[in-house]
Amino acid sequence: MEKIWKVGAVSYLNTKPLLYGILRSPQVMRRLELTIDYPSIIAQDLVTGDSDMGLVPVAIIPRLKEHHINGGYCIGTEGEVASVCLFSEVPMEDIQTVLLDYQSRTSVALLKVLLRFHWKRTPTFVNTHEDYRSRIKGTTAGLVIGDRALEQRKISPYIYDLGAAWKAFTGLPFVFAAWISNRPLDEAFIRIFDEACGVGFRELNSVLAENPYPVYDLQTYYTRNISYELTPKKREGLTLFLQYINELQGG
Ligand SMILES: C=C(O[C@@H]1C=C(C(=O)O)C=C[C@H]1O)C(=O)O
Repeated sequence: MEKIWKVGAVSYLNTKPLLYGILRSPQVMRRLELTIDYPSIIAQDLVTGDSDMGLVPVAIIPRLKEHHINGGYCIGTEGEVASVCLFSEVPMEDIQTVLLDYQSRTSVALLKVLLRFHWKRTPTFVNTHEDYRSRIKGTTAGLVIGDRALEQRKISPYIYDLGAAWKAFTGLPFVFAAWISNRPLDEAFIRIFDEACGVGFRELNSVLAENPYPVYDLQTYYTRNISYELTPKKREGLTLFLQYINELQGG
């Protein structure tokens, strides 16, 4: 009997090209039980063992007893990511308070790293639990990720792109999320899963046709903002980011 793996994927538009081929592959679909939700939930399931693998925020790697990064795809960027930004009505030097996105794990940690080591600012952080975007006002800025960030671009006058800031700070690309498992999955499954992840990029026009989105040009988003290939340089960026997280925690 082949094992059925519990897999979690992110519900945002950035994951559609990866899911396109997975959802169309009967071979892959019969080997998995798929959950689709926002990143902090996908992360929680992997940490508690309620899932075996997820497209999880890389910031939770230190919380896993065991972790394996699977396949050749990730949610990353080589610079401007567009959908992970600090949004504000005032410029960086006047920001007093920052609302943190409850749906995120990686970007919250990335923002803290950049504020401390790159921008050298010490605002007060406030956690959120539900929609908080209407509270981005005056000297209170907000970190927003995913599709809601693409919407927020039309609202906030000051937009600090965290992918671009990481590139300016380190010269490296960045990985937000990767297919991470908390146990080794069988190689045959990972092979067909990884192949399925690649299909959407060869059929990008179909992915675009399936996801009409007047708010932001998804062709640009999928080809110039998000960078999906897990390259050696991205792994370098990931290793450095995990070192900074450790430093933040006084490790
Ligand atoms: C680029 C993005 O990457 C996401 C950011 C994540 C995080 O901050 O924890 C997790 C998963 C990714 O989907 C985005 O969603 O905008």
